[in-house]
This record gives sequence, C-alpha cells and structure tokens, in this order.
Amino acid sequence: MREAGALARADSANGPAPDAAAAGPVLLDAQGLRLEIGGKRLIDGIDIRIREGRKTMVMGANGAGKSLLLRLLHGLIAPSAGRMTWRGGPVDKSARRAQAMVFQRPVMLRRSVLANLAFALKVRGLRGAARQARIDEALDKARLSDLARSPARVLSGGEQQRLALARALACDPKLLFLDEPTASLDPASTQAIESLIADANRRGVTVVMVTHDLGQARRLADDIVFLHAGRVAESGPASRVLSSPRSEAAKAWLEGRLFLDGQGAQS
Ligand SMILES: Nc1ncnc2c1ncn2[C@@H]1O[C@H](COP(=O)(O)OP(=O)(O)OP(=O)(O)O)[C@@H](O)[C@H]1O
Repeated sequence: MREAGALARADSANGPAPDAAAAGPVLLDAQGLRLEIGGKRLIDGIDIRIREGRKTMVMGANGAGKSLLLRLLHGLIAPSAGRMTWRGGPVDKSARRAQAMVFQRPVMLRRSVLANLAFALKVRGLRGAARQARIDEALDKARLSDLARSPARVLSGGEQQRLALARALACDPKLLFLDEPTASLDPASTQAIESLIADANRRGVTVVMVTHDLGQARRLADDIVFLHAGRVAESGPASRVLSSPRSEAAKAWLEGRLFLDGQGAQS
C-alpha cells in the first residue's frame, strides 16, 4: 500500500483531517485486502475506509483493479487476505442487505420494467401496498412510469441503466456500489443517472463508484481513490487529488499518459 485511504488519513494523529466533512462514521472498513488468482496478485494490500454520506470515486487505468475492488468490497468475491468490518462489527447478512450494486451492463429479468422492480423488492421481503408504493416512487424518480409494462430488455441502454439504478435504490441501500454506470451512455442519459445518484446521496445513500470520466468525477466526487496495479496510488478529497495529484500514477493518468495496465507511470 502506498498511501492509506483518504478517509483513513482523517483518523491520523499527525494532523487535522484533509477534509473536515470526511470525518463521518465509518460504514465499511477494509484493511489489507488482497486478491490472488492463478498466482497473480491482482489486488495488492488495499486499505479503504468508506465513510457515511460520502461519494467516493474509484479511478485508474484499465486493468488497475477497480472492478475487482468493488466486487471484493461488496462481497461478490472473497479476498485472499484482509479483513472488513461494517459499522465496526462483522459484515453479516444485514450488512450485505444494506448494500446494493449496479453494473456497467445491467442484468434484467426477461419481464416487464415493473416486474423487475417488484421482484427485487419481493426478495427484500416487501409485500402489498408498501411494495407498490416503493415501485411507483422508483418509476417516477427514474422517469420510467410510461414504460412500466414494457419488457425491460427492449429498453434503450440509458433506460435500462435508469431501471437498474432505480431497482437498486428502491431496496433502500445505505451503501451503493456503481461500476461505470454511465460508460456507454450519451450526455443526456449520463446526466439523468448522475442526478439520480446525487439525489440518492442527498437522502443519505453513501456512494462508491468506478468511473473513467474526469468530468463526472469533478461533478460528483467528494473523495477519490486512485488505483494503480492493484494498489492505492493516491487518495483524498476530490478537489485536491484532481487538481494537485501527488502520485506519479495519478499525475500521468490525469495528463493522459497512463495507458493500459498502468504503462506510462513509474508507480
Ligand atoms: N477472474 C479473473 N481471473 C484472472 N484475472 C482477472 C480476473 N478478473 C480480473 N482479472 C485481471 O485483474 C486485473 C484487474 O481487473 P479489473 O476488472 O478490476 O480492472 P479495472 O480497473 O476495472 O479495468 P477496466 O477499467 O478496464 O474496467 C486485470 O488485469 C484483469 O485482467
């Protein structure tokens, strides 16, 4: 690990927090996360502390380990080493139920928009009028009410991503992971997704999101975690990392010099 997570540094006894707002309670704390597959160390000792209410953007070159990190944090894959806590305790079933994840290519049931929402809520134990109210609210927020009876799979990419996000948010997560949710979307669809994310965050949802889009990071991020070759090269408040990066890897990437697999930077 080259540098402790931005939010971890807020705990340092060596000086004041870099961003006073960063000092909220810790939701998810991961220390010494490592992932090895086929003898290759793909995630190499990452410490990250996700604080309640923040929007953290995970950035870095292709192959840096961003998606793997999100999957590890969300418990979709087991780390080779490291430990995680949720609000200071074990990451148990209720901790996982307080999290949701949206992928770049959303997975939809071969059913209607409405059924996709209903199914997700049913799995979470919602029934009857409470479930219907949640569905109506989700459709309204995602501006999908007119498409409620359409098969989800015929929606455009932007509509499908709005549905995926609405479906995740309808489950009322405390922590939302997003893996490049706007990667293949046009500016209008991107804006719609960003505004759903910002709105959810205003209502208390903590966000951890992978993005390659610098403009998006500037618009949305409170904190940046910059990965390079499976490690945290740099992290801190977005305003500082994006304007005055300290690591060679982040500098190179921001100047367009860091290409596939991290080539172009010393470290
Ligand atoms: N299941 C796997 N088995 C072996 N190697 C893997 C596996 N999944 C990912 N990798 C490798 O781990 C590295 C990190 O992958 P990851 O998908 O996390 O990168 P990323 O930073 O999200 O990249 P991108 O920006 O291209 O999406 C890559 O070199 C990838 O090839």
